[in-house]
Amino acid sequence: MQSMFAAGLFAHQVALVTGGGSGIGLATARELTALGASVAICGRKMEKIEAGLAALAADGVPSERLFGGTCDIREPDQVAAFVGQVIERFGRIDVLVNNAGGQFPSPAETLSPRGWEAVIRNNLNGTFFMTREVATRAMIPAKRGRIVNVTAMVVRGFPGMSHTGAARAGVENLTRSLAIEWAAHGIRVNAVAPGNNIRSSGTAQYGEELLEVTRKATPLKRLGTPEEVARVIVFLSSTQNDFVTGAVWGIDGGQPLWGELWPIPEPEPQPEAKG
Ligand SMILES: CCC/C=C/C(=O)SCCNC(=O)CCNC(=O)[C@H](O)C(C)(C)COP(=O)([O-])OP(=O)([O-])OC[C@H]1O[C@@H](n2cnc3c(N)ncnc32)[C@H](O)[C@@H]1OP(=O)([O-])[O-]
Ligand SMILES: NC(=O)C1=CN([C@@H]2O[C@H](COP(=O)(O)OP(=O)(O)OC[C@H]3O[C@@H](n4cnc5c(N)ncnc54)[C@H](OP(=O)(O)O)[C@@H]3O)[C@@H](O)[C@H]2O)C=CC1
Repeated sequence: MQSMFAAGLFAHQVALVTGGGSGIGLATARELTALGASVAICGRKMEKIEAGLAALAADGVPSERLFGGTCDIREPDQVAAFVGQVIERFGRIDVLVNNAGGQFPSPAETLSPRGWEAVIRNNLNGTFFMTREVATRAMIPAKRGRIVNVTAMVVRGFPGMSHTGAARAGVENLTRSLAIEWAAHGIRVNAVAPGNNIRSSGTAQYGEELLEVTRKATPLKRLGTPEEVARVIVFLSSTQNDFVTGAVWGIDGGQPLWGELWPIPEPEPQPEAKG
């Protein structure tokens, strides 16, 4: 696989990629391992992790540089156990990519309290639990680390998926807070915000029709790929970019600058103000 990064850029470094068994997470794990990193991946389903590890092995990554296991990032005990296993296996964690996440479409007025909580827990709480665990156990003691949070393009809100819009905006603010709090520990914290126009295992569940809506809403008039998102994540994971922290990098083909992003009913005209 050809890379835009220098060979061996991540040699002797260890990266933990959540949701690394599929889509953007797997593309990130492939780029990092190709550049010499040892990589640990986790997710809720072991079969997805096994498929991810098999893809990395097929790339030629030796088994001593690979680790994978189940971990639901919403559960602090599972997060603590998995991070412990990674440290035991590799002895350090230099890079954390908080890529795991997701949601489902729902109008806000019919969203159940449990449905709201499920998405907040999956994206905001899970990211915080994993980040603090890795920082306190590996990065703060070592006085070095780079954290990249994968959010979503939410600068225009996320009508039709308000739960994920709120959670991702929370992660973006968390990114800025921790970039400041942990600057003294040598830790850089950034976020990557993909538009809703990346063709991946994740967006496949939304169907071709919706992907075509989002493609048309993209000035570049095409969908992005997991590999294109991965390259931005890897760019922010490298020590070569150690003056970048607290940033949110969009990768969206210019989509936020374009018209309708999500099909919702046209709002009713409102009466004009009297005075
Ligand atoms: C194009 C867009 C751009 C974005 C792209 C991407 O992100 S790509 C990446 C895409 N990848 C992903 O999104 C993958 C990750 N996403 C997921 O695993 C799920 O979306 C999850 C986050 C809800 C966790 O699910 P879980 O089963 O562990 O959930 P739980 O047991 O913790 O809570 C259950 C509560 O949630 C509710 N509820 C759940 N599903 C639906 C639904 N379809 N419909 C309605 N409601 C739903 C359900 O009502 C229940 O509440 P109730 O009925 O008891 O009041
Ligand atoms: N593709 C796109 O256009 C966009 C994607 N994103 C975000 O990018 C990230 C990657 O998405 P993408 O690769 O497209 O989709 P995928 O659905 O393939 O990736 C999501 C990954 O996260 C894992 N995951 C989900 N919830 C949890 C959890 N609670 N604990 C541990 N692992 C979990 C899943 O594995 P498992 O099911 O085994 O748990 C899966 O491997 C997600 O956060 C997504 O929301 C944001 C905007 C747009």
